[in-house]
Amino acid sequence: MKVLITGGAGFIGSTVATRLLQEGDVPVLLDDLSRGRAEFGDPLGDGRVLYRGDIADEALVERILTEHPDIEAVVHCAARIVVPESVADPLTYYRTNVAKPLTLVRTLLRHGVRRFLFSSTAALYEPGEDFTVTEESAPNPTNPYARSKLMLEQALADITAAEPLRVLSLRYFNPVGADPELRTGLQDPYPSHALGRLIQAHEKHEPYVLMGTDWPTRDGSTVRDYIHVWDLAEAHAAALHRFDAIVAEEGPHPVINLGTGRGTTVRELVAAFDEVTGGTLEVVEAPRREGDVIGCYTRVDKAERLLGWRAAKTLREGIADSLAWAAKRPSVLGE
Ligand SMILES: NC(=O)c1ccc[n+]([C@@H]2O[C@H](COP(=O)([O-])OP(=O)(O)OC[C@H]3O[C@@H](n4cnc5c(N)ncnc54)[C@H](O)[C@@H]3O)[C@@H](O)[C@H]2O)c1
Ligand SMILES: O=c1ccn([C@@H]2O[C@H](COP(=O)(O)OP(=O)(O)O[C@H]3O[C@H](CO)[C@@H](O)[C@H](O)[C@H]3O)[C@@H](O)[C@H]2O)c(=O)[nH]1
Repeated sequence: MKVLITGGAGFIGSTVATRLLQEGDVPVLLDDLSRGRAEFGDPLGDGRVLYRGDIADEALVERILTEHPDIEAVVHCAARIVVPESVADPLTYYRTNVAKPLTLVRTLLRHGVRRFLFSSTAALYEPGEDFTVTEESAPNPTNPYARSKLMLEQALADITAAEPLRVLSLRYFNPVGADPELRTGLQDPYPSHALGRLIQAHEKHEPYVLMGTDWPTRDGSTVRDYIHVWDLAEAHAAALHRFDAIVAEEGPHPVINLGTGRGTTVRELVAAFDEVTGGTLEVVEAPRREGDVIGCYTRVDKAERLLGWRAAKTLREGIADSLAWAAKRPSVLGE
């Protein structure tokens, strides 16, 4: 299957491309390189093709679809993804994450492309009492980034009712790790998320700042569902290959959570990190991060039933692959 991946030069899109190539599919990438890296495109030399440009550039998307008339599906990863940035600049977030994808969808419909996989987020959930969520849990996004993702899901659902478009919204939990062969990974050397900060503390021999120790959880720190990005990419391959069967069974806009089904607290993440490195990070306790949430993990029944997939890699593998990528990243990105 030939698949257009928007945001295909970013962390998740590039990993999905690699996984699809491994499964015999052909990825065509579209990325404006605002955050993505050209090194995650054609230089990998494995057959992926990168077009540089904006998803809302109708002439460019028309050209891609004309040059690749056999594109059968789109994986839509392109977005702005940083929560605090979305609070400071909501206009850019709603334009990039809602308005531009709608222009893209219009162009796709004109060309008869009807299968659309949407990278949505677990950040839109309000967790239940026991921290678990299902696809039926009530959304309650608390920042412009998460709201923009929910808005696009809702717009796409409306569009599927009126047009031949079919959409699978995949709500990702917290991706960690890298392509195990280290061709791609996170572009940012020191991302602000929990594992990024752990790696930074480890490399710089600095203490790790644990933000929030008074949450009503088993150890006072927040809970997340950390999923290896290679497992996440495998779920995309399964979703593409089963797409028609899934919409035949579920309707034109199914939603599927992609997580491991396991909740991990920040303290547990630190302990797993120490196990992998064989060291003991110094931890400094600090107040809650502004706007933080207690967090959740997902039930995996629906993903298992519809995709025939479940996450296989452990958190320790995710941590080890993130560390290995952090060491290799500068040489891959020519820095
Ligand atoms: N990483 C996470 O923690 C996480 C969690 C849940 C959901 N997601 C979703 O997964 C998707 C991919 O995230 P990621 O972590 O790979 O982020 P990323 O920033 O690495 O990738 C996004 C890519 O989109 C590109 N892009 C942005 N605007 C564009 C535009 N207008 N036209 C063309 N390309 C554009 C960027 O250059 C970048 O390469 C996003 O939609 C994000 O919301 C990510
Ligand atoms: O140095 C740090 C960094 C984080 N945390 C805590 O670790 C937890 C997890 O934080 P993080 O890794 O940033 O995960 P999320 O808060 O779930 O946010 C990430 O995951 C979301 C959904 O998966 C994305 O939407 C966000 O953009 C991305 O930052 C939070 O309680 C943080 O307060 C610390 O204690 N110290």
